[in-house]
Amino acid sequence: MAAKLVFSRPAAVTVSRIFEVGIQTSSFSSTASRPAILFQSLRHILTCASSWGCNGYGRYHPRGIASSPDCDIPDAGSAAVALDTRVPATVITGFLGSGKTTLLNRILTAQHGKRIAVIENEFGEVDIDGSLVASHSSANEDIVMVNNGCLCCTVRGDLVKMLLELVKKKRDKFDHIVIETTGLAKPGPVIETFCSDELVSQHVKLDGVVTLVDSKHSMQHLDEVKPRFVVNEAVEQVAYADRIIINKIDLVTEADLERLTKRIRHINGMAQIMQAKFGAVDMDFVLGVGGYDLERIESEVQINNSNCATHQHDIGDEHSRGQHHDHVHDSAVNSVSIVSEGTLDLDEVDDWLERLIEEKGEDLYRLKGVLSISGSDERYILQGVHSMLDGCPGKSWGPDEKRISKLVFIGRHLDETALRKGLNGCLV
Ligand SMILES: Nc1nc2c(ncn2[C@@H]2O[C@H](COP(=O)(O)OP(=O)(O)OP(=O)(O)O)[C@@H](O)[C@H]2O)c(=O)[nH]1
Repeated sequence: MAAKLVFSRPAAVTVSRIFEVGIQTSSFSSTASRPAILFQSLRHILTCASSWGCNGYGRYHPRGIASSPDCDIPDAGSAAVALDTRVPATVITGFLGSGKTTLLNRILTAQHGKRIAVIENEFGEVDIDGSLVASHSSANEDIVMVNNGCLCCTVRGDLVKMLLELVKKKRDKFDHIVIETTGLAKPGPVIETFCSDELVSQHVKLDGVVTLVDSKHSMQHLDEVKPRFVVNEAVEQVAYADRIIINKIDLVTEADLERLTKRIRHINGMAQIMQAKFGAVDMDFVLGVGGYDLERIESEVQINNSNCATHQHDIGDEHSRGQHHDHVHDSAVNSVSIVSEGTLDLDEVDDWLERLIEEKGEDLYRLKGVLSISGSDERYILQGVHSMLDGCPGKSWGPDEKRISKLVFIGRHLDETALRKGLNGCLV
């Protein structure tokens, strides 16, 4: 079943084994550079999206191009616009030993009715996890690909090739792609692959980032102080997550769990969290998450405001009043939620967001929000990853409904006061 392939690649990365799917990959592209700022003005999105519906990525344009009246997209009546046939992809991340492979094996053996293609990414020449998964994987249609090297740095070009090859040659053989990253991977560049690579975003949509957290050891990794300019991978993995599984709860006490949950919530106030032993969670929690679906943003923002036991940001709380409250732990990466009552001027919001992503795009990991725009009866739904923003009109406001804008940011060195001031400055 397995084909062996030898790649010419940097020293630490030598052999790749590919199961079932043979992909010829010979060159590697470095992904050190960030994509250019891709900003589409809200006014443009509002005008276009209302005529062709929310169907996700592939419509980021530099502001200049965005003023094109025909919106530079397929015509509103075409089936491609109405139906999103892209294959969903889940990224599993988490620190070394946190339980990623254990979860992956559950996904491959559970009865969820989905045929799964797996892209696995490990360091080192001997691919232990790959063999594990292969032996567990009973269904013939499971496709397992293994690639040595770190997806987040040297081989993002390979990820693009693998994804495209999969959809080109095997699209009818699977319903969902799962990518297991190495424990030391930074998820940011992997996520950006789905948003910024035009071909990938045409065929594959990021369903969600699932982060495994080892209850026993993760606190020490999260608290580890890194040298300047060195990223703490454990923190990043939590920050980018749509779903967080606090795993190995059999190894810790309730008090440990509570402390860890608070710490995680401080970093990421958006993600849904679940505790587990040996990655045993409901498959709905990890597959079909729709973490980047604009249609789900509003409920996500609300779910997380109401579910957040340790870091509430409801309207009228200390954050919205601009006061400080006890944070569990000081960290460069954290979540900030801001709410603002009233309606916002579209052009002001446009300018503010454009400035924000120009200045802070690198540090802005995730952004989700619901905005109340002056002159519009509909909510405006927004989401972003670094300098890429996506948005569309949402549900209409009720006649007596209070118009409240709500934005949640996750990022490094976020200035909560400045963010609040920025949003409030857009009020009419
Ligand atoms: N006690 C306990 N052990 C667990 C649990 N989940 C996983 N393990 C064990 O932890 C070890 C590491 O699990 P893996 O699933 O390989 O973790 P991983 O994140 O894929 O590890 P790396 O690939 O090294 O990053 C294995 O021995 C698992 O059986 C759990 O909930 N409780």
